[in-house]
Amino acid sequence: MSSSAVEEVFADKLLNDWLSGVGLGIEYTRAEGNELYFVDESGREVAVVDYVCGFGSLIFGHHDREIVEHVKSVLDSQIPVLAQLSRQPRSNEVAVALNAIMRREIPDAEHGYSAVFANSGAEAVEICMKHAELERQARISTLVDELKAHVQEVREAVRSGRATLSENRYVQADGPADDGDAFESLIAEVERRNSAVLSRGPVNLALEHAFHGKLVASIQLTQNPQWRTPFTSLAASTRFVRADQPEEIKAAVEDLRESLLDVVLDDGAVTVVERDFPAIGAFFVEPVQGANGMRPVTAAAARAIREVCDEVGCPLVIDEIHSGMGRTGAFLASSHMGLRGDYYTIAKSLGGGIAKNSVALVRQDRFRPEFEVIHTSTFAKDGFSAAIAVKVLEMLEADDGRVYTTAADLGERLLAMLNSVKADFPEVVSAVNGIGLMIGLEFTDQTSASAEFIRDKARSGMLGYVLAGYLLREHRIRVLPVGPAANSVRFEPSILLTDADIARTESAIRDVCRILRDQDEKSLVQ
Ligand SMILES: Cc1ncc(COP(=O)(O)O)c(C/N=C/c2cc(O)cc(-c3ccccn3)n2)c1O
Repeated sequence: MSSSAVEEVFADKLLNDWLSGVGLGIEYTRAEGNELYFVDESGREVAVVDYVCGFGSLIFGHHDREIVEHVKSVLDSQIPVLAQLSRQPRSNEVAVALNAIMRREIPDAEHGYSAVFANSGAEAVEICMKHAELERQARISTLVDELKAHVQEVREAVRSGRATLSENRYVQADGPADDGDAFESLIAEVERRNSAVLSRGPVNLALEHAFHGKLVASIQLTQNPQWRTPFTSLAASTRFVRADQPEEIKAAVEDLRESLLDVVLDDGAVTVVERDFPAIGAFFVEPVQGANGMRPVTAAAARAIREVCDEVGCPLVIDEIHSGMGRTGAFLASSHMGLRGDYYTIAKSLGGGIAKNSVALVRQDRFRPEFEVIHTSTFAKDGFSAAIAVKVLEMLEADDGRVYTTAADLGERLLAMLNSVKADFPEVVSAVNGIGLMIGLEFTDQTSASAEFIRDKARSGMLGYVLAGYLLREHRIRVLPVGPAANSVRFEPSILLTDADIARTESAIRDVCRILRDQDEKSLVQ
């Protein structure tokens, strides 16, 4: 039944009205390769070149034949799809394949990565948040045990007269005269202050314009205020820092620094010293920022971020959910800039365009094995998704990495075309960014445009969607804006994109640039 035959609407009412308002209210009826299809008023099937591709989830395109045939054979063989708490060797098969690829892309990597599977990207991000907290709690527990042992040692020294207690800022000057009582008063104050620090949760670090998902905890790592701020009371907070400002990152870490008070003996005198407390949970980084115009992190920023994590001792989580799986011309986009992670997240194309699948990879020497039991999800590690993941990873690595080369080559051609448009329309196109098949084009600010329709759409943050509606209507090309910067369009096609598609896209983008240059608002009104 097509949606037009449904009388009552219980889903997407607001969304569908909004989509129609910007010219994106299309019901696609078929998908194949790099194209989506809909049926027009005359009953004709119309092809649309798809540059959204599931927000970068379709490196092999829609319904890749090899994947579909594999899926059919898997289902015909009646593999156990849901057999939780039994031996599921295919999960380890996926993990083995992922580790082999990572060893190839991170040549001097000294460690393997333990895999924890989930159903969505945000879930993989939240697995990393939870595992980082296990690590942090273990560090805190070790520190607290040390402090307790020190208190006991000093207490015995005070009682045996081997230690003296000088006046200090933690005990009132007119406090108890007796050293023993004064010591206990000191300990009480130290423990009061320490318990205040111990009661606080972690603060995470992320880059400005970060996008790491929209679940309760991961939304706090996604900077877009409209999506994040209604829920700040529900989860750990994030300090957002600018990737290209290493000093700012160091200053943020310094500002977040916390310490616990430790009581020690210094040449027979009871002394209170500060001990670093692990206040930071983890540093989350997308190698290519999807919601920041597809801007890659620079190699210099990668080094600074790695240094900070090494100094703080917190895990560096490299979020490859959008940039991974070959999209940028390598399995890991982070391999381009030499960004080395302690944890990684992978999703989107891992499902082959058919299933939902994601995985969090934790460096084995940091992995806490109990996590396998304390974190579970009904559909995670299901046999169907795992069978597809094995196939997709095989396809990515086949023919000496032909897919990566294709993505890199196609991306260069697409980037060159868009940069040629930018060169010819400098007053309309402000930036073209990205690597491989993860590209964003930004239009110049139109909030002061002379044409009222264009000005109003820009001011309401809808211009990118209106331009996408125009490209769909007039050129049968599907794009969408990139993140909150709505005066932009994303290009994240499959490796099936053709030179003819690129040529057609050039003509379409030049048409849009002409409209903006000439403020030809009439063309944009549906
Ligand atoms: C780096 C990164 N980390 C975690 C996630 C979350 O993955 P899930 O969506 O699978 O939970 C994503 C998934 N990205 C989704 C995305 C990325 C994007 O740039 C825009 C939109 C989007 C989707 C719908 C409407 C508007 N915007 N969605 C990601 O790109």
